[in-house]
Amino acid sequence: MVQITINRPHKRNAFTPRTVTEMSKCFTDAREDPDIGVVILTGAGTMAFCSGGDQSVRQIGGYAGADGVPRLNVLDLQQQIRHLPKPVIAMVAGYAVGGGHILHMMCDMTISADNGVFGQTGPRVGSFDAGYGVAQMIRLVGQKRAREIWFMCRLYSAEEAFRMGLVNKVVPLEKLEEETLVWCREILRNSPTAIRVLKAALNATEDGQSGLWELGHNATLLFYQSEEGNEGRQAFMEKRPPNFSQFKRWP
Ligand SMILES: CC(C)(COP(=O)(O)OP(=O)(O)OC[C@H]1O[C@@H](n2cnc3c(N)ncnc32)[C@H](O)[C@@H]1OP(=O)(O)O)[C@@H](O)C(=O)NCCC(=O)NCCSC(=O)CCC(=O)c1ccccc1C(=O)O
Repeated sequence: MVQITINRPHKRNAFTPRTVTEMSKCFTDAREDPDIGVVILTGAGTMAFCSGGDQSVRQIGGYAGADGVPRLNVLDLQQQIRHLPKPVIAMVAGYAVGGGHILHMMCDMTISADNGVFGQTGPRVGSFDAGYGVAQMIRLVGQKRAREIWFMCRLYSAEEAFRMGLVNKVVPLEKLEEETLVWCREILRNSPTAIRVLKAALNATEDGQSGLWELGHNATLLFYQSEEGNEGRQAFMEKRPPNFSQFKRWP
């Protein structure tokens, strides 16, 4: 397993375009490394998981980094987490608000400390996420609650978030890491391919063509590991017709 930590505790782990770019690189590394089976996403310190976009670098058109170009690159990161073929667990202590709340919702599971605080603040600061921020929330908490969360910008305790289905488990702050590692190890005991295909299938029920794309990727990956798949390649390389008649047509 690997842990990715948003390390801006002085800003309650608000993200800038650079933070997001660095996080994206970490997720790519986690994906590419065949020895990594689970990713933990968390924030530095105990005050916040993430407080969303850094409002001090927000400009007309998005959030600007050193190059001055406004970006909304956290939206790409959301997709990266959703389609990462390995489970991502949000380990939340303190605030998970605004874009930070959406990041935890994009993770496959969320373990929260008892000091966790959850909610959307966008409409208060002139922002909204009409993509996953709405779609994913509706799936987790239902239409009425989603409207309450977005329209009112209230903040909810970890226990309230648990009851709403936003959080899988609430533990005392001092037990947060220990409990998260227990969950990771339980996942890691299971078949990596089964977990991978299940994540794709759970996504696919809601993702339309991009869900099929993800399931299709898994089907090809499995087929490439089969003798039948290899027969086609082998025959081409040996300049002979493929012999697919040797393979059974299972019911
Ligand atoms: C998180 C708080 C409730 C914590 O309150 P508290 O513990 O009292 O601490 P503070 O004293 O307020 O904060 C300490 C320190 O941190 C600075 N800070 C905190 N949050 C941010 C932030 N988001 N941006 C910039 N700076 C922040 C704060 O100013 C203090 O600094 P000092 O120098 O000491 O003064 C509270 O801090 C709070 O409410 N924070 C703001 C939460 C918020 O509104 N976040 C933005 C929501 S909008 C968003 O995230 C959009 C993101 C995005 O890119 C996007 C774009 C398009 C579509 C979708 C998205 C998406 O949402 O993903």
